[in-house]
Amino acid sequence: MPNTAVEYLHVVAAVIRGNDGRILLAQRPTHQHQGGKWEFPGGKVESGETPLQGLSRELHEELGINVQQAHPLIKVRYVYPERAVLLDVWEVIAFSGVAHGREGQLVAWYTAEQLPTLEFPPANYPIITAARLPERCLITPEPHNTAEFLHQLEQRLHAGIRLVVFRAKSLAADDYVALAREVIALAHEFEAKVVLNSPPIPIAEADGLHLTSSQLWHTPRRAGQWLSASCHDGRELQRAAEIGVDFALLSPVLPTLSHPGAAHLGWAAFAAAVEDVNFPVYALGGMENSHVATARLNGGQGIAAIRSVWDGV
Ligand SMILES: Nc1nc2c([nH]c(=O)n2[C@@H]2O[C@H](COP(=O)(O)OP(=O)(O)OP(=O)(O)O)[C@@H](O)[C@H]2O)c(=O)[nH]1
Ligand SMILES: [Mg+2]
Repeated sequence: MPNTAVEYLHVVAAVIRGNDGRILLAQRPTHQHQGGKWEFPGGKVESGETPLQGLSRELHEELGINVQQAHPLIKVRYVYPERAVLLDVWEVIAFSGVAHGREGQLVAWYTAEQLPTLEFPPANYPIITAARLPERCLITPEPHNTAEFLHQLEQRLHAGIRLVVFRAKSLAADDYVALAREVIALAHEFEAKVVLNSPPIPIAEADGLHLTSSQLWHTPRRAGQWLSASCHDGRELQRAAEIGVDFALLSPVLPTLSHPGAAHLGWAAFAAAVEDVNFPVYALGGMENSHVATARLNGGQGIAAIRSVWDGV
């Protein structure tokens, strides 16, 4: 939860994507705060500027590029001993000009998967996660027929799905493990990630472990893999923050076909809950592909869905 007694310096920074999907980083000059480390280019918002105006100015000053298309990616609050920063991070998907270090700083393009190997300021960990995560997350429907399930999954991967929560409550433990291994192998052919919802045993090849909201209260962290969680309100999101999840799904944001009359959060409550945590959050519940932009405008990483992502890509 943001510390309201602290005054956060508003900093805008950019995950700049080139045509090949790589990300442009700059090295902070040694005399600066957190000098020598890699950064997402950007700087302090000046008074009277909107965040996007500040970002456009900073990227022109530092890199000589003009922002043409950008959208919010994540906000991270971090308290350094000497200052507190609100890192307001945008994804820049179109720009003009050739990026170069106009202030003498080293700049370089890296793939998202290379980012965890580089040294960044300590505030940047959630930004790296957000940069590695796609805007849509597929939660698998119950697998009734294994061959058909894998065929459907392959089609979704061909259509661009890069994050899968494998959930199969109806399977016995052995069957879950066997199918999970096939799901992971298939997804990895597409460089997609698989997080496992309630695996009966740890599976080393998985990319992460996904906790149900009740598991939030007693499950320890598994080193080396992502930890994600399903949350239903701000309190559960706070708990997920306490145990150090890498990302979360927050639901139900909109009414769902499966629970038509049930209470839902709505976008305003989604945005308020997301504002209070420092990790990527997907909107879940009643999501269609067309909601990606709305989710992002409300501070989310994107959307998570079973039906619309499985049936509708
Ligand atoms: N631009 C940028 N700043 C970051 C990142 N991570 C991070 O903790 N910061 C912190 O955000 C603060 C402001 O960034 P900045 O030094 O780029 O600000 P600026 O461009 O206006 O620089 P200036 O003060 O030299 O004019 C610094 O304390 C810096 O350490 C990051 O990835 N990118
Ligand atoms: Mg700067």
